[in-house]
Formats: sequence, structure tokens, C-alpha cells
Amino acid sequence: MERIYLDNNATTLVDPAVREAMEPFYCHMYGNPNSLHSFGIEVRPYLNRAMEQLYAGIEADDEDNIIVNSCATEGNNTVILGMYFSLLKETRKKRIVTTQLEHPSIREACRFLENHGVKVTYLAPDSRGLVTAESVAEALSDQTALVSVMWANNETGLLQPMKEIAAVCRERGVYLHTDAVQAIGKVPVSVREVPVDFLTFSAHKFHGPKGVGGLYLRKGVVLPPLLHGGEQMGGHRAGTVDVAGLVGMGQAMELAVTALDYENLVVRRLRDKLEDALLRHADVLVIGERDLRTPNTVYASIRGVEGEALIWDLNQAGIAASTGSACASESLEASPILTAIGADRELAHTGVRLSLSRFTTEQEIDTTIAVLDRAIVRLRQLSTSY
Ligand SMILES: Cc1ncc(COP(=O)(O)O)c(CN[C@@H](CS)C(=O)O)c1O
Repeated sequence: MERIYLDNNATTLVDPAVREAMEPFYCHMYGNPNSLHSFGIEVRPYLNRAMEQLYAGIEADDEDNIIVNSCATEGNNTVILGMYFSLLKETRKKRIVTTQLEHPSIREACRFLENHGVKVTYLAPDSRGLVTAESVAEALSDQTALVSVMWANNETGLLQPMKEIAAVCRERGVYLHTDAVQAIGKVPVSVREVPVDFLTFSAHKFHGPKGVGGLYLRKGVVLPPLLHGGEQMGGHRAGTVDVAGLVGMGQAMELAVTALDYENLVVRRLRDKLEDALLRHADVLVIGERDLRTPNTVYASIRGVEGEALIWDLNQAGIAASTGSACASESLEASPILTAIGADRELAHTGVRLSLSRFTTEQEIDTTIAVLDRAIVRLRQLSTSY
């Protein structure tokens, strides 16, 4: 059976060009870049090139810093815990402002700090699923050390007004972090246009390898390392650099930025075609206005159809989708995102997330539409509540 992959917000195919770029660093050029012999020295130009690709991808200034790590979860924890040890622990600034929409790697790190005397405000989104700059401004006080707002939500694709939020934080002298995992490669992400102080990303979300990510720090911003040990990454993150992973991430970043037009023209059209087909069924709610979302994502609630049951039907037909974020897929709890934007209990249990990529074809979307149409009719016939 030809399988169809529509869960790209969970992870993505490694672009063949990325895999090709990584290959030599597993078999020919496998030296440790910190080694002083030829095996170490020969890999350094490739690491420098990869870093240039990362800086260019988010329009970072040469004097800014990008720390290469293992993933966005590590990057998010580095920011939240690093701010605690560098600011919150020793000063009167004991507050963090974040949102109810964040990924667990932000929410749980904040909850951990609440056990250490930190006050955390979890802003609720409005009925459109957005956290406004006004709501951020209202939550700030002279004790606020950090604001953390995700650029794009992993379940709905909803984009937060980062430029306006950055302006508020800049004006009030508060550090701003954004989790840009679901934005890179889908919408333009520029730390020049949007002056955040910290930004996190993960290569496997934009057709790079799993196990490597990045944390951007604006020039002059100091953060203690999460991992202590060797002098790698200028002392910002100990541990031998994953050379192949970094080379792959740099190549993936360059390809992702180059493909933004394709993403916003072709992938968006295929997503809209799939979304329109869903909306032809009665009692279907798509979360978030189309123009406020990343071009590849549709999160729909189909009344009378349990999310898990629909995912199972799709999986039986060889189609991969999810009821929400992969890290919450085992949980039978209602989606916190849907709950946060006011969906009722039934609706919060009927969510299905479909997330496309530049490798998704029109034929795959047509096949998925046909399978969805049959599955929705079948499951509603079995439903006792519809
Ligand atoms: C906004 C956001 N922030 C952080 C992460 C974590 O990325 P890692 O590379 O796994 O550390 C993710 C990963 N979201 C996946 C797995 S839970 C999803 O299915 O939605 C994310 O979407």
C-alpha cells in the first residue's frame, strides 16, 4: 500500500539533499571538530558554512549567537531554566508571562519553576486563538523577567502577533523568547524584523535530521548553559557537536527558506483543498482563520467523530495524521489548545490534525479526501451522539 504522510508538524522527511550533505560526516570526515589534528580541522569549514546558513535563515546579525543543541525541548528548557538562574533566582524579578498554548517543553519547565518561587502567568488566547500584544502588556509588571510566546502553534498552525508582542516587550524592557519550531520553513522568521531575545527551533520540523536544534540569543544577552562540561559552542553548550546533524540542519534551513514561496502557494492550495473537502461535511469546525495559520496545517473538529477513531481509519488506509501533538498522542485528555480557545468538551475530543509538507502531492490529497469522506460517514453512522 502506498502510504501518505500528513503529520509533518510531528516530524518531517529528511530532504534527500540534506541526507546527501550529511553522508560524508559519517564515513570520511568523522573527526571531532575540537581535535587539533587534520581529522578535526577538516570538518570546521563545513560547520562554519552550516552556521552561516542558520544565521541567514533567521536573518540574525553576525554578533548574535546561535547555540546548536539536540532539539527545541532542550532549547526551551535552556531559556526558561537559564533565566531562573541568571535573573529570577537572585533578583526581585520573579515573574514569567507565557500562554496556555505553549508546547509542554515550555509549560512544564514553567511549572517546575513555580515550585521554586517563580510566579507564572499563562495567558489565555482570545476566541480567534490568538494572544494579543495588549494582553501581554496588561500582564507585565516591574517584576516580569521573561515573556515566552510561540510563533506558531503546533496543533492549529495559528500564528501569534509576534511583531506587536516584541514591540511591547522591547518598550517595557522585558526579555522575549519565542518557540519558532512550527514557523521556520512555513512563514518568514526574521529576528531583524521581530526583535526577540531568544528563539528556538528543531531541524526535524523543516526536513532536517532529528536530534539537532538551535537556540538563538540576541547580541549581549547572557544565559547560563543548561549542559556544563567542555568548551564547545563557546561554553554555551557542552558536548561534542553533532557535525553531520549541524551540516544537515544548515542545509535544511537554506532549503526551507528557499521553498517558502512554494510552501505558501502550492502547499497552501493543497491544504485549502483538503480543508474545503472537510468543510463540505456538516458540523465540522476548523480551528483558526486560514490567513492566521501556517500554510500547511488544518486542525478540524468533526462533531460525532472521535479523533482517535478517525486517525485509526486513516491509518488503516495508509494515511498518517494525528489528533494533536505527538507528545500528547497517548493522552486521552481533551486538547489543551481546543480547551483554551473555548471548544466544548465533545469538540475538544474530536480534533484531527492534518499537516502537509512540500513533499505532499495533489494525488495524495485527493486520496485522503476520498478516505476522509468515507470514514466520516461510517463513524457518524456508528455514533450514539450524532
Ligand atoms: C511548538 C513546538 N515546540 C517544541 C517542540 C518540541 O520539539 P522537539 O524537537 O521534539 O524537542 C514541538 C514538537 N511538537 C511535535 C511533537 S510533540 C508535535 O507533534 O506537535 C513543537 O511543535
